[in-house]
Amino acid sequence: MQALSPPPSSSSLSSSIVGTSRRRRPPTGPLVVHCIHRSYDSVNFPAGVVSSRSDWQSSCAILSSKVVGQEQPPESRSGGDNGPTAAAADSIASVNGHKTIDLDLVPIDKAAADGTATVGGGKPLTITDLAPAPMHGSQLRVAYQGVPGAYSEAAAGKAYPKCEAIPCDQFEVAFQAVELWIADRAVLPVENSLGGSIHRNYDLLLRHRLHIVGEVQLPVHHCLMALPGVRKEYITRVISHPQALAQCEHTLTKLGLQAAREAVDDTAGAAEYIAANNLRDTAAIASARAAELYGMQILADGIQDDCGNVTRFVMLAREPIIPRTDRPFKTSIVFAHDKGTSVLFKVLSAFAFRNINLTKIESRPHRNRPIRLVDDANVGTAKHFEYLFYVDFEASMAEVRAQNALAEVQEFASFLRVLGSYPMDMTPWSPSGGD
Ligand SMILES: O=C(O)C(=O)C[C@]1(C(=O)O)C=C[C@@H](O)C=C1
Repeated sequence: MQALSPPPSSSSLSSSIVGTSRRRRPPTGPLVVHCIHRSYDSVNFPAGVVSSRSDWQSSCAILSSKVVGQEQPPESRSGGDNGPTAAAADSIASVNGHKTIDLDLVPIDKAAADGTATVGGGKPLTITDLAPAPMHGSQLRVAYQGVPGAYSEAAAGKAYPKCEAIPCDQFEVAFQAVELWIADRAVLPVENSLGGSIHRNYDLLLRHRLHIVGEVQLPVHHCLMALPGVRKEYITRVISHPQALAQCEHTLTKLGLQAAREAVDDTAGAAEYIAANNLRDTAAIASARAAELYGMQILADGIQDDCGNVTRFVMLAREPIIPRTDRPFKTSIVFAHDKGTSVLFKVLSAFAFRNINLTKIESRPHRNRPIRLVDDANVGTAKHFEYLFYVDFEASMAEVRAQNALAEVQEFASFLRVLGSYPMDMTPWSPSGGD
């Protein structure tokens, strides 16, 4: 992939430009924030089955409290919410039972497609829109990064079929939309089967205080598209989200396109940008729905390098859900260790001894303490990089074996946070139809 830079923008691709053209949402009600006063002292993880919402929430708070002091000043935390709203309660049911097999796309109205609607419509939220949240109805509101037609919007529709999807111009804004009660959930892509992890989103998970309450795995079927009448030979650049470009790299080469690749914020935004600027030398990689919404013609269908092209999204909420044992659950944690990678195997053996499968391990720089110096008078100073480890494992925090494993991890860890314990996406396999 060549050096990627966003195209000069006069449309909603760039957050600053979007910000100037957006209408602010009028506040119609007070911002409700319940402060939770937590102790920041070290507290032991409780042994035994977590039996109630309050037990589980306090377990999360206890584990979180170890990290708060190190990762974030307490005053910068979001207010938190003590009790679920009616919408949150509704959505617990829908997360726990997300049985949707077909992608149930979120309908958007014409105004949204035209880009004239605001919240819930076509234009993404920007940081300047984040005024205190008005009260809203019982429909679940799900914030995602991108514009209508983005895969994240489809993921929101798969997780919460009747939701109102709220486009945001940045992931950070989607998080804040939930923290400020503008949205009830945020949907966040974390990894793709071809492109790998979306590292920045792991960092955001730690920086914010939201809980993972569900996951969806979305088959991603990419199309190459251009304005009607434009032929492949005229294309000098292909623009899309960097993940989408990476997922189609080999196919683009096979198609014989002599085109530079350029990264933009989201796939559907790429299509919208071409349409808005009448670019006849540029193609986008995006969904068929994006082609339809922005009047693009599909030049090639199913251009992902492998039909097993799946992106995993997590859903985030202000409150954790109560973990259960009556269906497969996954738990996501993040921890750091004083001795870094050298004792990682000991930490991970806490899961192995209990036959708990790990489905994912990711390391990220420990930005608060990036280097550990190990001095040896004879040979000098070793400089080890410090990491945070993100682990997903297949067990519910309602299971004693998972609680015991975490109690053991905590003994080794300098901090440990449970990001969430949530139902696994068990949707039957349906490949995305590439070659
Ligand atoms: O740009 C989009 O449409 C997105 O929803 C983002 C995103 C990603 O971040 O990976 C989601 C799914 C695909 O893997 C490509 C892009």
